[in-house]
Amino acid sequence: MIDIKKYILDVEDFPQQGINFKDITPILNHPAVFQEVIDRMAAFVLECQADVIIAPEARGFLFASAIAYQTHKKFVLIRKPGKLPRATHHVSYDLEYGSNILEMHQDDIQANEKVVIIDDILATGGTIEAIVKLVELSHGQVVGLSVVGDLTTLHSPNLLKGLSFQALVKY
Ligand SMILES: O=P(O)(O)OC[C@H]1O[C@H](OP(=O)(O)OP(=O)(O)O)[C@H](O)[C@@H]1O
Ligand SMILES: Nc1ncnc2[nH]cnc12
Repeated sequence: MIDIKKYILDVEDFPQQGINFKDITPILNHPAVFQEVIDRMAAFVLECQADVIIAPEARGFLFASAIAYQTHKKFVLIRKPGKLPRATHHVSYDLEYGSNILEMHQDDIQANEKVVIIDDILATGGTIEAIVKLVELSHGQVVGLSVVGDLTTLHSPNLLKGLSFQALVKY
């Protein structure tokens, strides 16, 4: 098994003073590493028996679209404001270095569909909480969360209550 941590670089004081940024781009620069990451995350999605994969822009898309292709699952986009063309649900949230709004098309998830969230980094969990709210507005059910890297000290363990969870690398 590849040591994926070696392909996530620490960048101090980016994008703001005091933030230790986890740069996942080396994973993408190494095809065998990217392939292993996608294979492991895809296996988790299948175990969850999810109907839908959902991911936030931009870095979440890098992983989620490859996983959706591999697993033959429906893929739903979570975007920053003003990017989705049809009627959206929207939720405000805070993340490790700022705050924003996330949007999802209102009709992209049907009631009772089982959803797995995919992202690159879990930090404070603000992004994940916002996505859970968006899915609930469409009466879907978040059953799992898979991330490449988990900054375990930055979020409450309660965030993961009731969810199947996969993190390929823990800090
Ligand atoms: O757990 P949190 O504190 O919410 O932070 C995690 C989120 O922050 C990053 O996204 P960002 O909003 O920086 O967007 P990007 O992928 O477009 O760089 C990362 O890709 C996660 O989605
Ligand atoms: N420290 C961090 N590194 C990379 N992405 C992040 N998103 C939120 N916090 C982050």
